[in-house]
Amino acid sequence: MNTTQAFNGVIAIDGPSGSGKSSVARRLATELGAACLDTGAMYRTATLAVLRSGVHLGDKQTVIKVVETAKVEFGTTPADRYARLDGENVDADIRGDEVTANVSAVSSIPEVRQYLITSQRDIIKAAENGIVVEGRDIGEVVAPDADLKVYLTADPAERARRRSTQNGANLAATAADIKRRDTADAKTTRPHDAAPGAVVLDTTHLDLDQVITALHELITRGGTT
Ligand SMILES: Nc1ncnc2c1ncn2[C@@H]1O[C@H](COP(=O)(O)OP(=O)(O)OP(=O)(O)O)[C@@H](O)[C@H]1O
Ligand SMILES: Nc1ccn([C@H]2C[C@H](O)[C@@H](COP(=O)(O)O)O2)c(=O)n1
Repeated sequence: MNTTQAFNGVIAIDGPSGSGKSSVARRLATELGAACLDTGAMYRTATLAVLRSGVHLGDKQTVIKVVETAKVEFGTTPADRYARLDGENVDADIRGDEVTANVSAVSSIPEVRQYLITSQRDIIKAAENGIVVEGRDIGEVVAPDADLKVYLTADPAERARRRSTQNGANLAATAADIKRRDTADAKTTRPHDAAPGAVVLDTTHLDLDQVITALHELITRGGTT
């Protein structure tokens, strides 16, 4: 394991589904003594709030109202990340099939994005010991002035293999689901492109330790390739 580096800034990690953003962000934040923010969990919790409200997804104005009034909380300590809705821990529910199938529709609504982006910026501003933020639009939209921007990717077959190993799901179905979500998300964000100024890290042939080592080297060098 790497020794903790002195770090007090913002690291933006973007990339497509299953590229390793969450695992990498959590471990890097732990090693840096920083916070970490999973913005996908925020879109997922908003989606769960909408599904639980019973509102039709096509009723955009009501969907927006539900998202803006939902009582949500997000833990940003790497060892204690959580998402809460109305005081209830919803970590498992937000990663279930129903939320996964509907999250791209909710996250495509501009007002929902604007509301959550404002929350994300508030959380980043409040982080006192640095923060690693991961998602799809962090380096380009949420935190374009981040100290280090990384675009984490891996080829689709490898991303599907990792995801199906993680959750035991059928490999072909997992690959199809990843493709479907990347395609849907591409209408809103740019999961297939690096943000301007981002370092591209293709992890297809790297294990988690090697990715973390590469990121520590980037931090030491100030983000240059
Ligand atoms: N470099 C790597 N080598 C091998 N396995 C990895 C690597 N990076 C991540 N993984 C594994 O791949 C799986 C998916 O990773 P993770 O959930 O971090 O991806 P993600 O980009 O956050 O996905 P999503 O956007 O769908 O939430 C996890 O089981 C994780 O442990
Ligand atoms: N910054 C972000 C983060 C996430 N989303 C959307 C797109 C994803 O399909 C969904 C769930 O994210 P995941 O948990 O898979 O990382 O949320 C987004 O639009 N912008």
